[in-house]
Amino acid sequence: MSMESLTASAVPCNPASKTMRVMTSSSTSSSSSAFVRIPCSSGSLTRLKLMVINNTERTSVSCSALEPESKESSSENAVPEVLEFQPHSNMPVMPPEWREREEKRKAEEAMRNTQGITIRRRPPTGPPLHNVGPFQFKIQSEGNTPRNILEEIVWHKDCEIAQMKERTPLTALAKAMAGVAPTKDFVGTLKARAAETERPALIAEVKKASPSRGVIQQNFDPVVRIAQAYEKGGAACLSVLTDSKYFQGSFENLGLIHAAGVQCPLLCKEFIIDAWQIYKARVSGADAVLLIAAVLPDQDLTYMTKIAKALGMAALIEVHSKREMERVLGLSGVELIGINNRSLETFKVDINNTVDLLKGETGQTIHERGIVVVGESGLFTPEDIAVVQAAGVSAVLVGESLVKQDDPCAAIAGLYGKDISRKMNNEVTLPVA
Ligand SMILES: O=P(O)(O)OC[C@@H](O)[C@@H](O)c1c[nH]c2ccccc12
Repeated sequence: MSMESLTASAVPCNPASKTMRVMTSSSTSSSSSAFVRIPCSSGSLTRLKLMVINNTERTSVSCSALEPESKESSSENAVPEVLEFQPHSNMPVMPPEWREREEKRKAEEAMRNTQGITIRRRPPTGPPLHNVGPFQFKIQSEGNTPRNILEEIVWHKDCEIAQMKERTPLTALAKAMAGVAPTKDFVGTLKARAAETERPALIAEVKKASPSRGVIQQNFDPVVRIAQAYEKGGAACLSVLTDSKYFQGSFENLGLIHAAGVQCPLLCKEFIIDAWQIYKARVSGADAVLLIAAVLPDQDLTYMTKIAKALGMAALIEVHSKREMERVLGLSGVELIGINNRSLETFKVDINNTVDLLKGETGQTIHERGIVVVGESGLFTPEDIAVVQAAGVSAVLVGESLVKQDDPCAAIAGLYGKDISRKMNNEVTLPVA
């Protein structure tokens, strides 16, 4: 077995690491692994698994951090794969561009923290790559591992948007805008339907799957079986999930529903972190977009609401906690707030979240300002609808309980405990935005 020594550069996410010499076994073969040990800042050792993936000129090495070594396992005998590790004193410097980016990211992170936003945005280029001689590798650390599903989705979205922008730049979207029909009044429709039915207006969601529930409906035909059935059943508006990786949705579904001539205004249900997505939503036929307060700082919420309005769309700003509700009420131009009963971080669902967040002064302020509130998630029965209606919502957003049933149209009557469909001779004329 040949032995080859490699020199690693500094590992910025581990301040204690220095240039190190790592000896790996059979590093000339195309796939081999070795364990190396590097000291943590605390002085204890962290064991890393180093995987040589391909031994060409740009060989990459994946490197995953194992738990810090316990006293028992730190003996050479317990970890025979550890071959050699030697820190040297000549620590290479972090490249200046990376340091600049890192500083910017830290400043943004600090600003988010002051607003209580726990969801971190990944630096635009992702976590640093480390070089070990001809090898490049990433070390998993607290800083580059998502802490919950929402953070994972948002980080993935960042990469996805970069690719989508490359295929369709903003200029192309702006051009395509000329060919799309005028938007419909999302908020006006909710108000009108709530007044008509004396029940919260329904935003019915076209949702095939979710990270918490897996696939909800195998027989998923977004246009005919679902969207058109929802409209027939009396939905005021529709929500169409466009995230593909976690919800198996698509912008194509949104476009198809729009093109099929569905009259209900459409909400583009997406994890928006970049203004490009708002343009994409509009071009795909959306009349409203979702902005999540747990993800977007105040500045972004305000800026993106303005963009949505400038494009003729409404912005549904989603909150989950009291803190987020307070932040959103501190912004101007807010017309539509969604209270999510499901935590996107833990998946815990509690319909009393809507009740709690509308209690007292908050509910009063919302009422006085004429803001339309939507109760979101976990609504299954007429009793659930009654609970959130009594709390003060004028609309509800429902996915799972409708989409999982074979007849989504009949499911609406079941959910409301009454027929809320528009009558046949009652021609639908929707307000135009
Ligand atoms: O399927 P439910 O429990 O009826 O929930 C619908 C809707 O509220 C939920 O899909 C949702 C609310 N906010 C979101 C944000 C992103 C993705 C999905 C959501």
